[in-house]
Amino acid sequence: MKHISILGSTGSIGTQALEVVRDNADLYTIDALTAQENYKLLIEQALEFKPKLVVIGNTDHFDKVKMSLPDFEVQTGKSGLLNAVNLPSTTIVLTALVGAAGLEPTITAIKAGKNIALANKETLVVAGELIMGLATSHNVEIIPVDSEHSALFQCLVGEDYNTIEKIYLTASGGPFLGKDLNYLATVSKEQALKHPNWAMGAKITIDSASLMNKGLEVIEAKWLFGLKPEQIDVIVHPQSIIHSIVQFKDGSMKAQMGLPDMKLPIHYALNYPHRITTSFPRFNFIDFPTLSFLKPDREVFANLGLAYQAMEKGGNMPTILNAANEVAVEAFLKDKIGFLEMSNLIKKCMEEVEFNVTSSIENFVDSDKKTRIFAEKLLNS
Ligand SMILES: NC(=O)C1=CN([C@@H]2O[C@H](COP(=O)(O)OP(=O)(O)OC[C@H]3O[C@@H](n4cnc5c(N)ncnc54)[C@H](OP(=O)(O)O)[C@@H]3O)[C@@H](O)[C@H]2O)C=CC1
Ligand SMILES: CC(=O)[C@@H](O)[C@H](O)COP(=O)(O)O
Ligand SMILES: [Mn+2]
Repeated sequence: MKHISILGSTGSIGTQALEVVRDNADLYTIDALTAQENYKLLIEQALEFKPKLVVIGNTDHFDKVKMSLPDFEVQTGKSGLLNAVNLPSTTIVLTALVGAAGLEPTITAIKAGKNIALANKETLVVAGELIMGLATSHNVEIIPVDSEHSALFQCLVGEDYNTIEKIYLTASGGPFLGKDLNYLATVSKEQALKHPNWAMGAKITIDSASLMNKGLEVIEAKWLFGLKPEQIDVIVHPQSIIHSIVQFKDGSMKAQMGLPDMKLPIHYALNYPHRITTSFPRFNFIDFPTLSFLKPDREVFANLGLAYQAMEKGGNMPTILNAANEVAVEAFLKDKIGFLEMSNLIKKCMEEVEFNVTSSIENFVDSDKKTRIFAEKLLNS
């Protein structure tokens, strides 16, 4: 029986993870559930899955949650989140919360010896070296949930990572595939929120539309698989059937494919190293007579290039990239800036926020904070 703590249980990944748990009650039990704002859904989830600990991030909602769940341990704030990854019985923590907020609970979980099913890619973008180092020293597995990285991880089972020549991360291209800069200058958030293949939370959906999601995934892949920047390539594959590809030094290539359904990588991460039977819909070749591939347009989608630059520069540059992007996406979702202004804001932060190479948690937290302050200043000027 796997004892799971889910950080971000009310989100897209969190709710799909709970579907998986609901369908496999003999395999999984829930230790902790956490949410930030959506206390109503959190209460429903707690009543159904009966966790040992329920955490509502926003302290304003604490009384409502506690009153509805008198027989449960309910906590709030950052300390609640850190306690949710630290229960003695928990064997695996699913990090399904969004943004750099995932960093500190992930570090706490690793230090407590918990395996990590990692959906929260921003944690590896912000502090990949630190996280992977901690995982090794605490003998903890980081199992990717992100579909592309789960694909690569699956292709690499039983392989020596030193035999990787390169990897191809597939990108759907998002809702604006093939569009030019003039078109992007006028797009609305409603258009950007219509992902062609995946139903996801708002932040990652905007990232997919701007190709920042692929940029973050390039950095995520670097840390997960110990790759050099030149070993990581992106190929646009609009059908999202091939989830990513490993090319080995002997020229052989392995790909993992299937219908776009996050329940599969969630299930895989929770069960690894085992595979179990599922009833998820199966891929049918006849439904997809054409699988196509294109080069990403880096002129139109500047974010991909910015992410490569940040990865190549190293130090706190990916932290700056990520924080600036979080501010930019939030501003775009609030109609404060246009779609193309997101890349401009990120570029400016990368040019202006102080660069350094210190690989400490304090430095990453400080760089994240400084970038947000600078980005907000730019937005207000
Ligand atoms: N959705 C997908 O298919 C995929 C997602 N991912 C990654 O998984 C992560 C989650 O994505 P997704 O599920 O789409 O996101 P959602 O926005 O749907 O869900 C986010 C969850 O995190 C909680 N949350 C939000 N902000 C905070 C915070 N500051 N502190 C603590 N908890 C917080 C939310 O609570 P509340 O609901 O109460 O606000 C919610 O439970 C992201 O890092 C994303 O990049 C990766 C691959 C695919
Ligand atoms: C489901 C998943 O893993 C997302 O990260 C997905 O990859 C987004 O699609 P894009 O390829 O459009 O970024
Ligand atoms: Mn992905």
